[in-house]
Amino acid sequence: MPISDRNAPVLTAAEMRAAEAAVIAGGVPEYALMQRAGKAAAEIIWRAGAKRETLVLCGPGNNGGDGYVIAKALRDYGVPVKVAALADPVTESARQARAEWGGAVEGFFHVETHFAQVVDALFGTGLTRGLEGEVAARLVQLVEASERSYAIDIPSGISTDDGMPLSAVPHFDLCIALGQWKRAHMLRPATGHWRRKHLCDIGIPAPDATLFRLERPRLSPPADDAHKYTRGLVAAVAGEMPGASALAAEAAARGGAGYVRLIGVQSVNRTSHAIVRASMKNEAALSDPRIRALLIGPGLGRGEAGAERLGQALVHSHPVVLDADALWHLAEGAMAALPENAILTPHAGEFAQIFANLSGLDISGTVIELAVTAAQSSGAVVVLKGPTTVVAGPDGRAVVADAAPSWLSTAGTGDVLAGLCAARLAVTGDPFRAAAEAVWLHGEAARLAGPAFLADDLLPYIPAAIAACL
Ligand SMILES: NC(=O)C1=CN([C@@H]2O[C@H](COP(=O)(O)OP(=O)(O)OC[C@H]3O[C@@H](n4cnc5c(N)ncnc54)[C@H](O)[C@@H]3O)[C@@H](O)[C@H]2O)[C@@H](O)CC1
Ligand SMILES: Nc1ncnc2c1ncn2[C@@H]1O[C@H](COP(=O)(O)OP(=O)(O)O)[C@@H](O)[C@H]1O
Ligand SMILES: [K+]
Repeated sequence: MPISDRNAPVLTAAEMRAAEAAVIAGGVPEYALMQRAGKAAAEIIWRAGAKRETLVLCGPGNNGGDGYVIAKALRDYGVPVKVAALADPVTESARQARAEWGGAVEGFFHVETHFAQVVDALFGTGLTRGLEGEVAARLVQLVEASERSYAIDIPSGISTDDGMPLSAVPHFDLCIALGQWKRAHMLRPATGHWRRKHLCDIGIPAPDATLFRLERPRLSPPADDAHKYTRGLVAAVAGEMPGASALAAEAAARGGAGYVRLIGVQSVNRTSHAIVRASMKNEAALSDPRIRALLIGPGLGRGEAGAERLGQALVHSHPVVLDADALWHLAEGAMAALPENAILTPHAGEFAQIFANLSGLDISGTVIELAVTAAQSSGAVVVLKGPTTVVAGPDGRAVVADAAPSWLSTAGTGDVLAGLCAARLAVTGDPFRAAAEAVWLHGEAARLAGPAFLADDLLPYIPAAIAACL
């Protein structure tokens, strides 16, 4: 079940084949799907490249079949087109598409090298191994010699399910995904092989997917009769480095919480006056039943004092966001104390530290498998942060965020994300939804902040990020 109807599914090659088979079983011939796919891709290429001379490279399978349909459609638009084939078609649909193209088909190695545009329809989701060395080298040569290049469905040589290149893969201007997003469209290093990507809807509904692309969430303003507690009270516990918890607390306040209480810090320069401070000695500040989300970890410290604070904070079983040093203590054995409705926000290093220590857990695969396995084994929502961030729930659902600006790779942005997770948890009461909303707001605030920002600079952009979701 998607978290919202805006979240498009992200499929494996097998899931894509099953989705296609279901449509074919429903009475739509495979060749009709190929026509839709090729025509949709050709329209995009024509819009981008107008009447530039185009070389379409066709492989033996249905990806090559798409290529012949594209070539014919471009010719119908009046574009000068040449086709070069690596091998003859081996599927019925591809043979039919080649027959309908009806024009000349040149040899892959013999066609001239310089074209304004190159379309790669050699291999798609049916790739089973890397391209032979000279084939890959020729593809790179043709693409690099062109002014514009398009990968049909997936760049040839990229493995659909993990985004890994199995042979040398060139860089394309546009990757045109067919039917549904596949995992490689979201995962590094594949995502570094195109400047832009576009999904063509060809009428293939997704099966019951468990992985979705993170899209802009829909948020609601506070209810007419809201007050600060109904909007959500976040309690943030500070530690050795109070600046980090202050950053997180302020992000929580701007992220939609009605009330943010920062516990265990005496003085922090430049923290908003709206954030209420309380002492760790004030028992009621932590046990307050109105707390809807507890946030602990940023700046907590890895020593005894930090461990003690974490223990004190978890006693009350509030829904919790655990980040940074709290995750470090978790890896040291505090996992069993996790309350329900917990969100863990590790980066790759913290992730390895926590989950490598859990015996019997197979942590291998892409960031998607890692996050899903960790969520299932811990019972918490896991936000595996990085250039591609994955939010996974214990029920096996996951969303993948593929488009956050790399300017986020600066100290303190994780604290801001933790604060946003706490705010959304307090507002929604749903840790999976909260984490997904927080990751999107974080990325959007970064987009709005522009280049070379400090983590603090994200804070004033959070309201604008929220405004984009109302
Ligand atoms: N799934 C769908 O809904 C649709 C898929 N279509 C297209 O069909 C593609 C998948 O088609 P196929 O399953 O026929 O697979 P491909 O066209 O990706 O390639 C499979 C063929 O290439 C061979 N092969 C695989 N790796 C090779 C290598 N490294 N060197 C040489 N030969 C290799 C295989 O033995 C097989 O013959 C999609 O990527 C998409 O472009 C579209 O035509 C229409 C709709
Ligand atoms: N190259 C990148 N592209 C996009 N987002 C990134 C990149 N590098 C880091 N981020 C994001 O920046 C944040 C960094 O968090 P973290 O590693 O905890 O830093 P800190 O502990 O300094 O706050 C995470 O949300 C992560 O997803
Ligand atoms: K391709």
